Amino acid sequence: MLRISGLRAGYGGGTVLHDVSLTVPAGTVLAVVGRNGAGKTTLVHSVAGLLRPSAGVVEVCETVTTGQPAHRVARAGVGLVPQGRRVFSRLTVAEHLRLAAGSRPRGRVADAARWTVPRVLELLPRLSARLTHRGNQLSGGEQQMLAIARALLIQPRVLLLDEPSEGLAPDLAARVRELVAGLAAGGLTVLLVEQHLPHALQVADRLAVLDYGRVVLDAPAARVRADPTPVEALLSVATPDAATTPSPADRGDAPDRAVHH
Ligand SMILES: Nc1ncnc2c1ncn2[C@@H]1O[C@H](COP(=O)(O)OP(=O)(O)OP(=O)(O)O)[C@@H](O)[C@H]1O
Repeated sequence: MLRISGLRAGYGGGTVLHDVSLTVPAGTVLAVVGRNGAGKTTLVHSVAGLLRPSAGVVEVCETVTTGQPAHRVARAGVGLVPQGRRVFSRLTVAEHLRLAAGSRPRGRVADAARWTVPRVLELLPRLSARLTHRGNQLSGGEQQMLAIARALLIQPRVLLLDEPSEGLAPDLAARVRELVAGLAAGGLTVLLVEQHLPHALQVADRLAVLDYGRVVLDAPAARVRADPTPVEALLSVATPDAATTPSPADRGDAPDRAVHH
């Protein structure tokens, strides 16, 4: 399980996340949605240890990881599938997998439950045919599968995925959502950042909306599926172009009103 309490984080003295509290029980998917710049990646980086929060607590299965560097957070069981995949262009698929498998923490995961390279390739068969290809020779979908494989090989208890469908063809994006749902069904705790509300709702057990760094809605996905209108209003889905997103001054206190509609 992942518990985030009162998290505050930002850059260079400026605050982006304000008092963010979210809980993700084991075996469930929390989808985090929000407009461009709402703070979704900042949240993921704060949990993953890539950004040091200025206040609050992050707990991974009862272990407090707040403020620890990324390698320690990974060792505590947090796998990250970063925005933009971040695979190494010069390394082959096999080299990526070997590196990730070599850095896996020992002793925490029972052998039967351990992610090994063969088990990961069974889950992601597309990668098997690409083992000798370098990162820059892979399609976007293959890079995404590799990023997921790499995260699984650190034996995560919590998996963070930052817009894994970004830039993928619809069938591949659907495959990624299927994978995420399957991993949660297998017991993983999943925090999924997703831009597209209908896609988030397909896979989420719970949905949180971030707006200007605050959680303005945190609800069971089933409830949002039954009436997505307030969340659509919060996300301004009719104006996907960031340039048309209203400024805080234009919006007044719209997020709170929208939540309670
Ligand atoms: N390294 C950084 N230094 C300074 N400000 C940053 C940095 N990274 C992000 N920000 C700012 O923090 C705010 C939140 O950005 P963040 O990337 O977390 O949003 P996001 O919700 O993930 O957006 P997107 O949907 O566009 O990925 C934005 O105003 C952004 O400009």
